[in-house]
Amino acid sequence: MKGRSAVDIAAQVEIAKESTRVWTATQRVWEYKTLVKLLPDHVSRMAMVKYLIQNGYLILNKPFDEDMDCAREAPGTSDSHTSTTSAVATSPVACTASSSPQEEEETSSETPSSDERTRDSSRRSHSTPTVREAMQAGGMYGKCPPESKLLVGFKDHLIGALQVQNCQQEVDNVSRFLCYMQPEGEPNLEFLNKTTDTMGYMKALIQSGLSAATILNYWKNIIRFLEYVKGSIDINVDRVKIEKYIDYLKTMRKPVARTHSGDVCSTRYDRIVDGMPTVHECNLVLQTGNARFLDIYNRMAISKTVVSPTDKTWYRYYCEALMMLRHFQRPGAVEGMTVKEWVNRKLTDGRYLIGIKKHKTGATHVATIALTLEEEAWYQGYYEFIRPEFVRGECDSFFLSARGTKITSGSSDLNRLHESCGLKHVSRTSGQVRRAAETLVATSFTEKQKQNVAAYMCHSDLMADKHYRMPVPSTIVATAILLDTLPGDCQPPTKKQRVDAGFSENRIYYDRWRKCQYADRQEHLLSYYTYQKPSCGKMERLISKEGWTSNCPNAQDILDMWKPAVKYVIESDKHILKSCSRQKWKGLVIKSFDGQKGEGVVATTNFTKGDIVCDYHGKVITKADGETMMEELGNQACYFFFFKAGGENLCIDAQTWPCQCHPGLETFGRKINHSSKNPNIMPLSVVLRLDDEDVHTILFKATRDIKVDTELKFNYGVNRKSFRGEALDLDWLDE
Ligand SMILES: C[S@@+](CC[C@H](N)C(=O)[O-])C[C@H]1O[C@@H](n2cnc3c(N)ncnc32)[C@H](O)[C@@H]1O
Repeated sequence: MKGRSAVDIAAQVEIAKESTRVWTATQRVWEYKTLVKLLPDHVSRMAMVKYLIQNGYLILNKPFDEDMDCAREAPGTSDSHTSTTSAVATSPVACTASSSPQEEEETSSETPSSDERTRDSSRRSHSTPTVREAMQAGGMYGKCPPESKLLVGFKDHLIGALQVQNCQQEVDNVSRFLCYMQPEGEPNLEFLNKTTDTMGYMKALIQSGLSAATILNYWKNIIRFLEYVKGSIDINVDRVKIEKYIDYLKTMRKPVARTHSGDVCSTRYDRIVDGMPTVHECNLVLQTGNARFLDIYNRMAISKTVVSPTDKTWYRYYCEALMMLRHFQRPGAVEGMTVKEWVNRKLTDGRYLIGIKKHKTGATHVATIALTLEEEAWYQGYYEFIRPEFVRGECDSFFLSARGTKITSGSSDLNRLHESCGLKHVSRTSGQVRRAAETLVATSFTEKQKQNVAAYMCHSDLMADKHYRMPVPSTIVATAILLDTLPGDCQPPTKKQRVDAGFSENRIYYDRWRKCQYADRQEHLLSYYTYQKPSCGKMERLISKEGWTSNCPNAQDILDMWKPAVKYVIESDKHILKSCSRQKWKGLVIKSFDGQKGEGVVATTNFTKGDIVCDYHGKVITKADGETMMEELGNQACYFFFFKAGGENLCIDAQTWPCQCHPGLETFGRKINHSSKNPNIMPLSVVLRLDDEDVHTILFKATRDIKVDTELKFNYGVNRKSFRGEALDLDWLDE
């Protein structure tokens, strides 16, 4: 401007000011989408966004601030990735944010490694917030809309064709991949042409700090998705191209697989160097807590004295720990065991065998434990004296929390047990004892024995494929006995320990049996007098009629125990009406017995004399119709209840099962067995208003107090001479 006039200079200054105003107003503002187009590589784009912001630029619709923080925290990432292919970006608009990958990872049933140890450590590393944030920043956090055709089809394929019920994690992983490759619109298969971007995706996963195991899992899911696409007749795609792409993915994952093997090796190395706890060390808590455990058992089950709530919960922890540390079960099996499974335990070759269907592992077989007779008595102690006090609703789990719900974490309970035994610093997990046992098994057992151990420990399907054969009960018991030989101090207590803990030498089972017999005899005598208290003389005569020579109850004791039956106004009792209408009765379970007896009904809670226990559910028909149906059945077991009500001869047909009103539900009444000598319930005929209808109903009322684990029985009212002598061969009618 040298030599120009002052007016010219002033005019130029005005032009420059205006230009700056326009530039500031328009050129300092960037739309994030434009950056996505110009810089498809996520990490580079984030670095650019950071740079622009630092220099005073405005970026509209940029990702969340926390993502930007992550980009700032990831040094050296801006120049590590470049891509020259078509736009791939993550738009927060097109993708739905998922829950944290860590949470989902924990529910995943699919993992790339059969090695549980690696899996655990990968989850831990995955759970750090930095990983999650880095995934967000790297654009791997978004997901495609779940209703997308490709995703819906893939999910149906997993559930329908491959029978993977728990597949949401896998679908989500694929969804994240598709969203990364194509952030906007309905996902399609365009990514098959974008191998460079695919490489970018792998790099971004690595940059996020995910473990090699987790990255391999992503890759496995994507390959399975592509295989679904390749085989789908509804999707029009070049199948050769898919195959090439899959080959490319497989090549790309090789270095990650190598890293993964390295991770596994270094974990194993650490274990060798640092030492692995032995079975004995893992069992330390059982040894330390043994005296207290036996003391509680003794007070509760033998002396029948009061036990504090704290002791009761502690006793439960110990029982859970026995399953994990002595029987090498996963916490999932402890959490999943039900009352039905407990009452259906079978005595096989001197051990009690329990099968657990729900054990939270991917394995398809039943978890089994074979308890020694002593352990069975301990568990029965829990079941009989502790569990009933915690029962609130209809929860059928064997181990109940103080709130009456299913226990949520066997591992936490194990930690608490360690803590209460002063062993917090050497707290051991179920995984550690399993590993310690496996290591010993590997060195000292035969191949066949190893297979049986794999089955006993309920390995994942991956391991089970290698080792599992459907075990027969005697093999399970033999395996449990074999596992007892592993070094470790968790053997049943010695005679001295038992005596020190208050048990009488070796007579524990005999004493227990005699106590049960005495209690049964008392109950039996009481059941003769439901409403009226008898005189002492009457009771003495009744006792002498029984002809018992020893363990004979005292008449006065029985009279002291007598109490009148609870009186209900049954017809207006909401609980009874609801239970009849829904066919949901609390405190009962169906148990299968040995021999011809078949199934029966057993109490899982204590009932008081006079309680209504359940009904005999079925369709009310006439006596004549019932008899005709019965004749047609010949010698088969019948499920009819004949009765008289209001001058009518009626019958409840429970033969036609399941009933129309409760399809798929097993009802209790029809499963109750007969006893003429020792019944504990009796039928009552009432008319109840059920679902706006008056219905003739048979209810069963307790004729005496019924303890947990007692079978319900009523007198069928027939004997061997009934039916014109046709029942002469039915021995069970004499019972
Ligand atoms: C109404 S069903 C009872 C449920 C039956 N146990 C089941 O498994 O379905 C009657 C049949 O059970 C069997 N049963 C009933 N009481 C029994 C007893 N005390 N001992 C052995 N079997 C009995 C007889 O076979 C009878 O025909």
